[in-house]
Amino acid sequence: MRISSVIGLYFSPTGTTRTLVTAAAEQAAQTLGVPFRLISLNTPAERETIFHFSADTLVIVGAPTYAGRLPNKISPDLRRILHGSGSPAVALVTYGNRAYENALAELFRVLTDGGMKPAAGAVCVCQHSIARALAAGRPNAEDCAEVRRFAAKAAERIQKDEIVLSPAVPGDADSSYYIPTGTSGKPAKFLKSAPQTDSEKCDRCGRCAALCPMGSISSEDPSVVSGICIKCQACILGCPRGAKFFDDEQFLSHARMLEQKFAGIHKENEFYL
Ligand SMILES: Cc1cc2nc3c(=O)[nH]c(=O)nc-3n(C[C@H](O)[C@H](O)[C@H](O)COP(=O)(O)O)c2cc1C
Repeated sequence: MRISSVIGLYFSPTGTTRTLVTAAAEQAAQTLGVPFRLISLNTPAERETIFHFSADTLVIVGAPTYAGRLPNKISPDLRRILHGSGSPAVALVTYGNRAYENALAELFRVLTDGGMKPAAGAVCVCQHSIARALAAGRPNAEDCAEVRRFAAKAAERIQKDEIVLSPAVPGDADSSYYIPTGTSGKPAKFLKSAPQTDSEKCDRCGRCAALCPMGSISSEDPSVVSGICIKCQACILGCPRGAKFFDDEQFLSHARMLEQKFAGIHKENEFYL
Protein backbone atom coordinates (compact mmCIF):
# COMPACT_ATOMS: atom_id res chain seq x y z
CA MET A 1 0.00 0.00 0.00
CA ARG A 2 1.44 3.37 -0.99
CA ILE A 3 1.35 5.84 1.89
CA SER A 4 1.79 9.52 1.04
CA SER A 5 1.64 11.11 4.50
CA VAL A 6 1.42 10.41 8.22
CA ILE A 7 -0.88 12.26 10.63
CA GLY A 8 -0.46 11.94 14.38
CA LEU A 9 -3.46 13.08 16.43
CA TYR A 10 -3.55 13.11 20.19
CA PHE A 11 -5.68 13.97 23.18
CA SER A 12 -3.08 14.59 25.84
CA PRO A 13 -3.88 16.99 28.69
CA THR A 14 -0.59 16.37 30.54
CA GLY A 15 1.60 15.70 27.52
CA THR A 16 2.75 12.08 27.87
CA THR A 17 0.54 10.78 25.05
CA ARG A 18 1.67 13.67 22.86
CA THR A 19 5.34 12.71 23.40
CA LEU A 20 4.70 9.14 22.23
CA VAL A 21 2.43 10.02 19.30
CA THR A 22 5.12 12.47 18.17
CA ALA A 23 7.79 9.76 18.34
CA ALA A 24 5.57 7.28 16.47
CA ALA A 25 4.52 9.72 13.73
CA GLU A 26 8.04 11.05 13.22
CA GLN A 27 9.45 7.51 12.96
CA ALA A 28 6.69 6.16 10.70
CA ALA A 29 7.16 9.12 8.34
CA GLN A 30 10.92 8.62 8.33
CA THR A 31 10.55 4.91 7.58
CA LEU A 32 8.14 5.63 4.73
CA GLY A 33 10.02 8.68 3.44
CA VAL A 34 6.89 10.87 3.58
CA PRO A 35 5.92 14.06 5.47
CA PHE A 36 4.08 14.02 8.79
CA ARG A 37 1.80 16.37 10.69
CA LEU A 38 0.82 16.47 14.37
CA ILE A 39 -2.61 17.57 15.49
CA SER A 40 -3.71 18.31 19.04
CA LEU A 41 -7.27 17.45 20.02
CA ASN A 42 -6.86 18.86 23.51
CA THR A 43 -9.23 21.81 23.49
CA PRO A 44 -12.90 22.12 22.49
CA ALA A 45 -11.85 24.43 19.61
CA GLU A 46 -9.35 21.85 18.37
CA ARG A 47 -12.07 19.20 18.47
CA GLU A 48 -14.32 21.21 16.17
CA THR A 49 -12.50 20.32 12.96
CA ILE A 50 -13.90 17.26 11.19
CA PHE A 51 -11.17 15.15 9.58
CA HIS A 52 -11.55 13.03 6.45
CA PHE A 53 -8.42 10.96 5.89
CA SER A 54 -7.59 9.54 2.47
CA ALA A 55 -6.77 5.86 1.98
CA ASP A 56 -3.07 6.68 1.50
CA THR A 57 -2.75 8.51 4.84
CA LEU A 58 -1.37 6.65 7.83
CA VAL A 59 -3.35 7.87 10.83
CA ILE A 60 -1.85 7.55 14.32
CA VAL A 61 -4.26 8.32 17.16
CA GLY A 62 -3.24 8.54 20.82
CA ALA A 63 -5.32 8.92 23.98
CA PRO A 64 -4.87 8.19 27.69
CA THR A 65 -6.78 5.61 29.70
CA TYR A 66 -9.29 7.12 32.12
CA ALA A 67 -11.01 4.60 34.41
CA GLY A 68 -10.01 1.69 32.19
CA ARG A 69 -11.37 3.13 28.97
CA LEU A 70 -10.98 6.19 26.77
CA PRO A 71 -11.94 9.44 28.57
CA ASN A 72 -15.74 9.30 28.44
CA LYS A 73 -16.18 12.98 27.58
CA ILE A 74 -13.67 12.73 24.71
CA SER A 75 -14.51 9.40 23.09
CA PRO A 76 -17.73 10.81 21.48
CA ASP A 77 -15.66 13.67 20.01
CA LEU A 78 -13.18 11.21 18.49
CA ARG A 79 -16.11 9.37 16.92
CA ARG A 80 -17.58 12.62 15.60
CA ILE A 81 -14.43 14.09 14.06
CA LEU A 82 -12.22 11.21 12.86
CA HIS A 83 -13.22 9.69 9.52
CA GLY A 84 -11.23 7.60 7.09
CA SER A 85 -11.77 5.85 3.81
CA GLY A 86 -9.98 2.63 4.57
CA SER A 87 -7.01 4.63 5.91
CA PRO A 88 -4.54 2.45 7.80
CA ALA A 89 -4.39 3.46 11.46
CA VAL A 90 -2.22 2.93 14.51
CA ALA A 91 -3.82 3.18 17.96
CA LEU A 92 -1.70 4.33 20.89
CA VAL A 93 -3.07 4.23 24.41
CA THR A 94 -1.24 5.44 27.51
CA TYR A 95 -1.96 4.51 31.14
CA GLY A 96 -0.56 5.39 34.53
CA ASN A 97 0.78 2.06 35.80
CA ARG A 98 -2.51 0.77 37.21
CA ALA A 99 -4.27 -0.87 34.21
CA TYR A 100 -5.52 0.04 30.75
CA GLU A 101 -8.25 -2.60 30.77
CA ASN A 102 -10.50 -1.79 27.77
CA ALA A 103 -8.99 1.45 26.44
CA LEU A 104 -7.10 -0.05 23.49
CA ALA A 105 -10.06 -2.19 22.44
CA GLU A 106 -12.26 0.92 22.58
CA LEU A 107 -9.82 2.96 20.47
CA PHE A 108 -9.67 0.15 17.91
CA ARG A 109 -13.47 0.20 17.78
CA VAL A 110 -13.61 4.01 17.39
CA LEU A 111 -11.14 3.84 14.51
CA THR A 112 -12.92 0.95 12.80
CA ASP A 113 -16.33 2.60 13.15
CA GLY A 114 -14.81 5.78 11.69
CA GLY A 115 -13.81 3.97 8.51
CA MET A 116 -10.15 3.41 9.36
CA LYS A 117 -8.27 0.12 9.46
CA PRO A 118 -6.41 -0.29 12.76
CA ALA A 119 -3.26 -2.13 11.73
CA ALA A 120 -1.33 -1.92 15.00
CA GLY A 121 -1.78 -0.94 18.63
CA ALA A 122 0.53 0.22 21.40
CA VAL A 123 -0.12 0.47 25.11
CA CYS A 124 2.46 2.57 26.93
CA VAL A 125 3.09 3.14 30.59
CA CYS A 126 3.29 6.84 31.50
CA GLN A 127 3.49 8.90 34.66
CA HIS A 128 0.06 8.91 36.29
CA SER A 129 -1.40 12.38 35.99
CA ILE A 130 -3.24 12.06 39.32
CA ALA A 131 -0.83 9.90 41.38
CA ARG A 132 2.53 11.31 40.31
CA ALA A 133 4.62 8.63 42.06
CA LEU A 134 3.34 6.04 39.58
CA ALA A 135 5.65 5.49 36.58
CA ALA A 136 7.38 8.78 37.43
CA GLY A 137 9.44 10.13 34.53
CA ARG A 138 7.85 7.90 31.92
CA PRO A 139 7.82 7.94 29.01
CA ASN A 140 11.60 7.90 29.23
CA ALA A 141 14.17 7.56 26.44
CA GLU A 142 13.76 3.77 26.32
CA ASP A 143 9.95 4.03 26.08
CA CYS A 144 10.32 6.46 23.16
CA ALA A 145 12.84 4.14 21.48
CA GLU A 146 10.44 1.18 21.86
CA VAL A 147 7.61 3.20 20.33
CA ARG A 148 9.88 4.21 17.45
CA ARG A 149 10.79 0.57 16.75
CA PHE A 150 7.11 -0.36 16.86
CA ALA A 151 6.14 2.50 14.53
CA ALA A 152 8.86 1.58 12.03
CA LYS A 153 7.69 -2.03 12.00
CA ALA A 154 4.03 -1.05 11.62
CA ALA A 155 4.86 1.37 8.78
CA GLU A 156 6.93 -1.25 6.95
CA ARG A 157 4.20 -3.84 7.23
CA ILE A 158 1.53 -1.43 6.02
CA GLN A 159 3.73 -0.42 3.10
CA LYS A 160 4.32 -4.06 2.16
CA ASP A 161 0.61 -4.85 2.53
CA GLU A 162 1.46 -7.45 5.13
CA ILE A 163 -1.41 -6.41 7.39
CA VAL A 164 -4.71 -7.84 6.31
CA LEU A 165 -6.75 -7.97 9.50
CA SER A 166 -6.66 -5.92 12.68
CA PRO A 167 -4.52 -7.64 15.29
CA ALA A 168 -6.43 -9.00 18.27
CA VAL A 169 -6.05 -6.75 21.30
CA PRO A 170 -6.99 -7.31 24.94
CA GLY A 171 -10.12 -5.81 26.42
CA ASP A 172 -13.74 -5.29 25.56
CA ALA A 173 -14.84 -2.04 23.92
CA ASP A 174 -18.31 -2.34 25.46
CA SER A 175 -17.31 -3.05 29.01
CA SER A 176 -18.00 -0.77 31.96
CA TYR A 177 -15.62 1.74 33.52
CA TYR A 178 -13.29 0.99 36.41
CA ILE A 179 -14.71 2.26 39.70
CA PRO A 180 -12.06 4.18 41.63
CA THR A 181 -11.63 3.33 45.29
CA GLY A 182 -10.07 5.15 48.21
CA THR A 183 -7.65 3.88 50.85
CA SER A 184 -10.58 2.25 52.70
CA GLY A 185 -11.29 0.06 49.65
CA LYS A 186 -14.72 1.67 49.25
CA PRO A 187 -15.64 3.52 46.01
CA ALA A 188 -14.25 7.06 45.97
CA LYS A 189 -16.86 9.45 44.63
CA PHE A 190 -15.31 12.59 43.21
CA LEU A 191 -17.13 13.04 39.93
CA LYS A 192 -18.23 16.55 40.84
CA SER A 193 -14.94 17.74 42.33
CA ALA A 194 -13.08 20.54 40.58
CA PRO A 195 -9.73 22.29 40.99
CA GLN A 196 -9.39 25.00 43.61
CA THR A 197 -7.34 28.16 43.19
CA ASP A 198 -4.93 29.70 45.67
CA SER A 199 -5.79 33.37 45.17
CA GLU A 200 -2.47 34.49 46.67
CA LYS A 201 -0.53 32.60 44.02
CA CYS A 202 -2.84 33.05 41.03
CA ASP A 203 -2.03 36.09 38.86
CA ARG A 204 -4.90 35.38 36.46
CA CYS A 205 -2.59 34.70 33.51
CA GLY A 206 -5.32 32.54 31.96
CA ARG A 207 -3.07 29.57 31.21
CA CYS A 208 -5.33 27.12 33.08
CA ALA A 209 -8.36 28.35 31.14
CA ALA A 210 -6.53 27.88 27.85
CA LEU A 211 -5.38 24.38 28.83
CA CYS A 212 -8.71 23.05 30.12
CA PRO A 213 -9.88 20.37 27.63
CA MET A 214 -13.49 21.07 28.51
CA GLY A 215 -13.23 24.88 28.31
CA SER A 216 -14.65 24.92 31.83
CA ILE A 217 -12.34 27.46 33.54
CA SER A 218 -13.16 31.16 33.27
CA SER A 219 -10.33 33.14 31.66
CA GLU A 220 -11.36 36.32 33.52
CA ASP A 221 -11.53 34.60 36.90
CA PRO A 222 -9.73 31.23 36.90
CA SER A 223 -11.21 30.36 40.29
CA VAL A 224 -14.56 29.92 38.52
CA VAL A 225 -15.09 26.44 37.04
CA SER A 226 -18.45 26.59 35.38
CA GLY A 227 -18.46 23.41 33.30
CA ILE A 228 -17.44 19.78 33.60
CA CYS A 229 -14.06 18.87 35.13
CA ILE A 230 -12.60 15.59 33.86
CA LYS A 231 -9.79 15.67 36.50
CA CYS A 232 -7.17 15.54 33.73
CA GLN A 233 -4.74 17.70 35.79
CA ALA A 234 -3.78 19.93 32.86
CA CYS A 235 -4.50 23.05 34.92
CA ILE A 236 -2.70 21.73 38.01
CA LEU A 237 0.48 20.71 36.19
CA GLY A 238 0.35 23.58 33.69
CA CYS A 239 -0.02 26.45 36.18
CA PRO A 240 3.31 28.33 36.20
CA ARG A 241 2.68 29.49 39.80
CA GLY A 242 1.41 26.24 41.31
CA ALA A 243 -1.87 27.95 42.17
CA LYS A 244 -4.28 25.14 41.30
CA PHE A 245 -5.00 22.14 43.51
CA PHE A 246 -7.60 19.53 44.40
CA ASP A 247 -8.82 19.38 47.98
CA ASP A 248 -11.66 16.88 47.58
CA GLU A 249 -11.00 14.25 50.24
CA GLN A 250 -12.28 11.31 48.15
CA PHE A 251 -10.17 12.34 45.17
CA LEU A 252 -7.10 12.61 47.40
CA SER A 253 -7.87 9.25 48.99
CA HIS A 254 -8.01 7.65 45.53
CA ALA A 255 -4.63 9.18 44.66
CA ARG A 256 -3.18 7.84 47.94
CA MET A 257 -4.61 4.37 47.26
CA LEU A 258 -3.00 4.34 43.82
CA GLU A 259 0.34 5.34 45.33
CA GLN A 260 0.10 2.64 47.99
CA LYS A 261 -0.75 -0.09 45.50
CA PHE A 262 0.90 0.76 42.19
CA ALA A 263 4.00 2.86 42.84
CA GLY A 264 7.35 1.10 42.54
CA ILE A 265 6.05 -1.59 40.18
CA HIS A 266 7.66 -1.65 36.75
CA LYS A 267 5.24 -2.40 33.93
CA GLU A 268 6.25 -3.03 30.34
CA ASN A 269 4.81 -1.39 27.26
CA GLU A 270 2.79 -3.69 25.00
CA PHE A 271 2.70 -3.74 21.23
CA TYR A 272 0.19 -5.46 18.99
CA LEU A 273 0.79 -5.88 15.27
C1 LIG B 1 -9.31 10.99 35.31
C2 LIG B 1 -8.15 10.06 35.11
C3 LIG B 1 -8.36 8.70 35.10
C4 LIG B 1 -7.28 7.82 34.89
N1 LIG B 1 -7.51 6.47 34.89
C5 LIG B 1 -6.47 5.61 34.75
C6 LIG B 1 -6.68 4.19 34.77
O1 LIG B 1 -7.80 3.70 34.81
N2 LIG B 1 -5.60 3.38 34.74
C7 LIG B 1 -4.32 3.89 34.69
O2 LIG B 1 -3.37 3.11 34.74
N3 LIG B 1 -4.10 5.22 34.59
C8 LIG B 1 -5.14 6.10 34.62
N4 LIG B 1 -4.92 7.45 34.53
C9 LIG B 1 -3.57 7.93 34.23
C10 LIG B 1 -3.41 8.37 32.78
O3 LIG B 1 -3.90 7.36 31.89
C11 LIG B 1 -1.92 8.60 32.45
O4 LIG B 1 -1.34 9.44 33.39
C12 LIG B 1 -1.73 9.17 31.05
O5 LIG B 1 -0.36 9.06 30.74
C13 LIG B 1 -2.13 10.63 30.93
O6 LIG B 1 -1.97 11.04 29.59
P1 LIG B 1 -1.60 12.54 29.17
O7 LIG B 1 -0.24 12.87 29.80
O8 LIG B 1 -1.48 12.47 27.70
O9 LIG B 1 -2.66 13.44 29.68
C14 LIG B 1 -5.97 8.33 34.71
C15 LIG B 1 -5.78 9.72 34.71
C16 LIG B 1 -6.85 10.58 34.90
C17 LIG B 1 -6.60 12.05 34.87
